[in-house]
Amino acid sequence: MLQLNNLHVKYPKVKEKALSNISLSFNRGEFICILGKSGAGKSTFIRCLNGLQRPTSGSVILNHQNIFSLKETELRRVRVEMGMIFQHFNLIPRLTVYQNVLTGMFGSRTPLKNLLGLFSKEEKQLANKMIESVDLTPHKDKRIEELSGGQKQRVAIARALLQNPKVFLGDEPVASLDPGTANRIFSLLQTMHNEYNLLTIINVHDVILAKKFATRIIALREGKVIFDDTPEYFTDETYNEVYL
Ligand SMILES: Nc1ncnc2c1ncn2[C@@H]1O[C@H](COP(=O)(O)OP(=O)(O)OP(=O)(O)O)[C@@H](O)[C@H]1O
Repeated sequence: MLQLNNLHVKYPKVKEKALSNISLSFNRGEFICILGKSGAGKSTFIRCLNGLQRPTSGSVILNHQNIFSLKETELRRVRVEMGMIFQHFNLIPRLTVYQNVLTGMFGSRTPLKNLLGLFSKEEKQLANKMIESVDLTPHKDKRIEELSGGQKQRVAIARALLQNPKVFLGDEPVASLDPGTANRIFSLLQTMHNEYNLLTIINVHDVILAKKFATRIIALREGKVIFDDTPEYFTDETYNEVYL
């Protein structure tokens, strides 16, 4: 459902390419973890998938369409099919959990409805259901700034899922969390992944988490794919090739 063809990314004034000749295809139901040391190109890679980063050359095909040949309005529509969570959550701190989750619907509504904050009964029910499914109902009316990091990431997950995506992307979503919380967030992501039959692609620094949850691991080094296989083939030797 998602295919990358000969993707190259070169940032201005940087000699080396951030990504070189990436050709990969991904299917619904895959839970993919992207590994690689700092600067390997993981964030650039994830950002290319939903059009946040335009490649220097190559294409990203989602459902038979190259997302980079779309007009901005069409690209926005395609982005609704891709939920994304981030290391620093990207929530609105002064708004409540409920209000933040509702913003997940913005992409599929008219700008006027968004501006006026008009939500139907069904939309409100859906937001409540999503808050319930990430176990945050008791915190629904709290402001984001009153929550822990793990709770904030659960709000971000609920918000991303409310847009009913087919692809779920994560750019280091557990990098600011302690190991126990990170594990619980990955468990939640796995539950949601299975429930909504998503294609999930997540950058992570923690090899143990990747081996525990991924159905496929892709490792980058200096912008190139050096490993692409199931977790059992990610050996100590692979670890050394990726990180040392
Ligand atoms: N906006 C930018 N302008 C210039 N160079 C950039 C930009 N963003 C990333 N780079 C460079 O591109 C390369 C890949 O960066 P990227 O952030 O994709 O790596 P990463 O694997 O996600 O790293 P980290 O794990 O530290 O977040 C690095 O050399 C980085 O310095």
